[in-house]
This record gives sequence, C-alpha cells and structure tokens, in this order.
Amino acid sequence: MSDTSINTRADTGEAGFGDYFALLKPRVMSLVVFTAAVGLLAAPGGVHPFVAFCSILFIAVGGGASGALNMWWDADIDRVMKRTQSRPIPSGKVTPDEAMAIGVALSGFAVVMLGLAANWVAAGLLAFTIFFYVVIYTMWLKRWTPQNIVIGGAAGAFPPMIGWAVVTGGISIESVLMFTLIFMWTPPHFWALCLFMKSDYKDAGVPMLHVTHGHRVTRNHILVYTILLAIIAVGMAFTGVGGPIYLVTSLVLNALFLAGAVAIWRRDETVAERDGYKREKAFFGLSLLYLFLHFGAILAEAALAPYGWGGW
Ligand code: HEM
Ligand SMILES: CC(C)=CCC/C(C)=C/CC/C(C)=C/COP(=O)(O)OP(=O)(O)O
Repeated sequence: MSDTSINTRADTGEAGFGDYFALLKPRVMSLVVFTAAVGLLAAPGGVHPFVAFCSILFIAVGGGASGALNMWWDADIDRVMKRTQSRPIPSGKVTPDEAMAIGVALSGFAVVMLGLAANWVAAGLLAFTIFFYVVIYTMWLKRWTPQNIVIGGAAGAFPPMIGWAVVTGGISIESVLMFTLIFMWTPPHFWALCLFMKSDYKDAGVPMLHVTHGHRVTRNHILVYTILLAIIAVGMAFTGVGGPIYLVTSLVLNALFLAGAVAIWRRDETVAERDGYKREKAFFGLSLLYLFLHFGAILAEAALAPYGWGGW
C-alpha cells in the first residue's frame, strides 16, 4: 500500500488544473509561441494590439491542443519512458479520452477563433500545423522512420509563418526564412537530447536516429546539420529579416553552437557516459538559447527599423 501521509492527486487519480495544463506541453510551447509572436511583430503593417494579443493566445491554445493530441496518441510509449511517465495520462490523472476531447475541442476553438480574430490564411496555417504535428509527425513518421524529426520538424517551424500571416494575410520570403531557421535547428536540438536520454526511446520501440543507427551516427548528423544551420542562419542576416544586430548575434551564437557540435562530434561515447553527458546537455541548453536569441534579434531589427536603426 502507498504511503498515505502525503495524499497527492496521483494517489487519488483526481486531476487538477495543473494536470490539464501539463497536457498542453507549456514549456516547449513557450518557445513556439515566442517565435509566432516575433513573426507577428516583425511583419510589415501591424495589427491592433488587441488582435495581436488574441492571435498569439489562439496560436498558443492551438499549439497546446496539438500537445494534448500528441500525448493522447503516444500514451502507450509515454508510459514506458522514464522521462514521460509522470505526464498526465501515464500517471493516471487524465484519461486518454479526456485528453483527446480536450485536444480536438481546443484545436477547433483555436482555429476558428484565429480565423475570426485575424484572417483565414493564418487560421488555415494553424490548422495545417496542428495536422502536421499530430497526424504526419506523431501518428505516422515518429514510429516509422529515423528521419521522423527531420521531416516532422516542419510542424514546429510554422508558428512564425502563422504570426506573419496574421498581419499580412499571406506568406512571404521573410516568413519562409523564419520557417527555414527553425526547420534546420530542430534536428541538432532534438538529437542532442537523444544522446543523453539514452535508452528511453529504445525501450519504447521508437526508431529515433540514435536507436536505429547509434550515437556515433547521431553525433555526425548533429555536426552536419549544425554546419548547414550556421550557413543559413548567418546568411539570413543579409535578407529582409536581418541587419547588424542580427548579424552580430548570429555570428556569436553560431560560433558557439558550431564549437559545441564539434566538441560533441569528437567525443568518445565512454568518456561522455562517464562524465554524465555534460557537453551534450550543455549543447541542448544552448540550442534553446540559440533559437530564442535569433528570434529576439529578428524582433530587435524590426522594432528599431522605424527609428532608422533596424535592417541594413
Ligand atoms: C519535431 C520537433 C521537435 C522534437 C521532436 C522536440 C523534442 C523535444 C523533447 C523530447 C524535449 C524534452 C522535454 C520534454 O520532455 O517535453 C524538448 C524540449 C524542448 N523543446 Fe523541443 N522538440 C521539437 C521541436 C521544438 C520546437 C520547434 C521548439 C520551439 C520553437 C522546441 C522547444 C523546446 C523547449 C523550449 C524545450 C525545453 C522544455 C523544458 O524546459 O522542459 N522544440 N524538445
Ligand atoms: C502552433 C502549433 C500547432 C505548434 C506546434 C509546434 C510543435 C510541433 C512543436 C514540437 C514540439 C515537440 C515537443 C515535439 C516533440 O514531440 P515528441 O512527441 O517527439 O516528444 P515526446 O517524446 O517528448 O512526446
């Protein structure tokens, strides 16, 4: 029998607000929402602040809803993996049916409300992003191919395009560039995590690259994608979303990120394991800062442009 001196919700199986909120993957979605906000704020023209606020809120709700649907579909593997065992469904606090209903209802709500608040291009992009993450990535690619996140990563790259479309009602080269930055960033971001998560995905039978091809190949892939990412990220400095602030930011971040990727690439597996994957963990942390600061720089360029500072 369990220790009843601490009567947690896990003991009773009763769900609280926090459990439903956790279903929306709030920590991951915070960066997703930030990139969407930058897309919106950097777009030419602008919208009323209330429309901007509501649009970001509905994108956040749509992103959260897709997280709930991901957790509903993946409940079986989340139950097996240590990292995900305490999620609301495997821990028994939220039932799969509840998660599915919440995911579907919030997805529909977010798409319709974004359409009404902003426009139907943005709403269509949000619907497509949810579809891509839930159906294409989660239901299809994730359990089928080690290239799952290379293709599926596109889902996480759409949010700035949605934000941009809120203002402009369309798609443009600038929003496609922001998409490309996240698209190229996703593989090193995720594979770094794979190196120190170790057997999690293997135990669950998910064919992530490190499971099917091992850590050496994953380290090689991280380096190749980081080099490609650096070329694209620095190159973007000379486009409509760039400028001097972006250039300096990107040069520094890419120098650090490349150094990190090389350090990971050179690592011997036994050495890495012995020191608790410190460098891999640091590289993953840096990946989050990398994306945050690149989008921060894009925002700074756009914000300063009216004062003659942003852009070239
Ligand atoms: C298919 C693409 C992606 C995959 C497979 C992936 C996978 C992961 C995983 C497994 C984690 C560990 C944390 C957890 O268990 O929830 C994580 C953390 C994180 N990811 Fe990603 N990610 C992807 C794309 C993105 C994108 C596009 C963003 C934002 C733009 C993002 C932002 C984050 C953040 C902020 C964290 C840290 C969360 C924390 O503090 O716990 N990820 N990612
Ligand atoms: C606006 C909108 C709809 C945004 C969605 C953005 C998006 C697709 C972000 C990807 C986030 C993520 C945690 C992927 C990992 O899934 P996983 O299932 O491989 O990770 P897990 O093993 O931790 O569940």
